Amino acid sequence: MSLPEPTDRVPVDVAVGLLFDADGRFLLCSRPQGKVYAGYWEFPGGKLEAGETVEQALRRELIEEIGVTIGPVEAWRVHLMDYPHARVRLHFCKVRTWTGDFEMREGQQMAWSRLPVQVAPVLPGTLPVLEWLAEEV
Ligand SMILES: Nc1nc2c([nH]c(=O)n2[C@H]2C[C@H](O)[C@@H](COP(=O)(O)OP(=O)(O)OP(=O)(O)O)O2)c(=O)[nH]1
Repeated sequence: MSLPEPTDRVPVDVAVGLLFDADGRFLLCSRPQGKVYAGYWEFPGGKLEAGETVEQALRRELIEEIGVTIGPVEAWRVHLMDYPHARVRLHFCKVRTWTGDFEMREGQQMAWSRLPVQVAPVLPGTLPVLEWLAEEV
């Protein structure tokens, strides 16, 4: 019996939010202790639960993780990433409005960022996003 190839693994869908403030900065958060890649920087978000759309998952995750209720969600890019721990399908969405005060409910750090970002290390599955953003300006 052979081990499954990485491409045989069923991807886990993940909703990810790029929150932009009025100055065009975007929010990065550090991954909490206890998760894979703890301390790495990423955009806030998380895995879809059964029956959820990307938008529903993103709304739920951002309330749970950073304490804000987001406004309109603009689907932007989808990116497949193979990690040793999982194969993930990342649904990156842009968000420009929200209500509530930021509260890092899992003990994360937050950083309003511009390119080139000043935080490190950045999660491998998040790095391409920084390149796409650089191409947009
Ligand atoms: N939130 C987020 N996840 C990312 C990004 N880039 C990237 O590769 N990922 C990966 C890391 C993880 O394998 C996966 C997200 O899963 P997670 O474990 O953080 O999600 P979750 O909050 O639902 O966690 P849990 O309920 O399982 O504790 O997506 C990103 O920019 N933001």
